[in-house]
Amino acid sequence: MSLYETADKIKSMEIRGAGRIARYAAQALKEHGNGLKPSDLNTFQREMEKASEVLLKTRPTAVSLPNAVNIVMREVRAAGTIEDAKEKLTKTADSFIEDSINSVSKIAEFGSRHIKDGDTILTHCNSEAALACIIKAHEDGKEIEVFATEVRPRNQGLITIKTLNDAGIKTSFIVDSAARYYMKRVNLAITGADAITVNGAVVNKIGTSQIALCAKESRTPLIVAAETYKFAPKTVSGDLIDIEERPSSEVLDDSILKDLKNVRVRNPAFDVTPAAYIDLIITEKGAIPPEMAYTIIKEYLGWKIEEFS
Ligand SMILES: O=P(O)(O)OC[C@H]1O[C@H](OP(=O)(O)O)[C@H](O)[C@@H]1O
Repeated sequence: MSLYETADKIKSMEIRGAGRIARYAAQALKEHGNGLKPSDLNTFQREMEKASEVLLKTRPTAVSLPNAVNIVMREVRAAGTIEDAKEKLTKTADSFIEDSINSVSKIAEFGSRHIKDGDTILTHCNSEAALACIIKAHEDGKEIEVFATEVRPRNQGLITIKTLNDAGIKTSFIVDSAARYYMKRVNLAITGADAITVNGAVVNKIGTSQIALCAKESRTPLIVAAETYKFAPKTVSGDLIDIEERPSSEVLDDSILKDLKNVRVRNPAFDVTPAAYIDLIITEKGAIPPEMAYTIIKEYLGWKIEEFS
């Protein structure tokens, strides 16, 4: 698949989920770079910067995408020859993809420790990291039940219930607005993350913050499962996470909307849940309170402070 095909598929959400987007971006950069026949190193680096821009423009919120691109491009920028650049590009992209997959397994291991026998868990959207924790707990023999939301307008909940069904986990499928109704029966909520800011706020699928609010109201703990590359370095210097607003046609058919002259459809894909609503973030380095987000960005992502701005 060409870099442009990957970019199109990320934009249309055929490739979706913060972790998958990051892995596909790393793979696309690797294949694109190895296919280039540049005359000199500068030309190669310039072409790779252009390719990065194409990927970065696809979806603005999941910080896993710019983090993956930066991890790979740091090596390309630092290379001394074209051969060196291509070698480093291949090595870094491959190791990013491998680390990403291993991180999800580690998160599953750490996250499942927070799931008890008899738990009823609510999950929102379709998060590979969150589902990995739930499936691991089930594989460890814990008797659990899951409530999974529909996730309008893109219905990612359908992917979630299929995965849970195939894993043999008892699941109830509910509309998004039924989350508060069922929260009293739920004793743990687990979601993924698209971005985590320096102050521990979690940006995730629209509706997550409403779920967090009702979880807090009913004293149900909320756990977020997220790899360290979902922490947003630029929030250290005050940048806000850009919340993607997707086309109105995802929510309401254009044929209906065209007659409603005073109506505008709003379709934000994500919302922000403040740290105060989150009990724990499970990363591949271990479980941390959201207040430790800065440490993750500084110690584990390995960005130098100048790269934050
Ligand atoms: O990386 P994993 O845990 O799979 O997913 C993390 C998050 O990415 C998804 O975004 P979208 O559906 O691509 O908009 C969801 O918001 C999900 O919670």
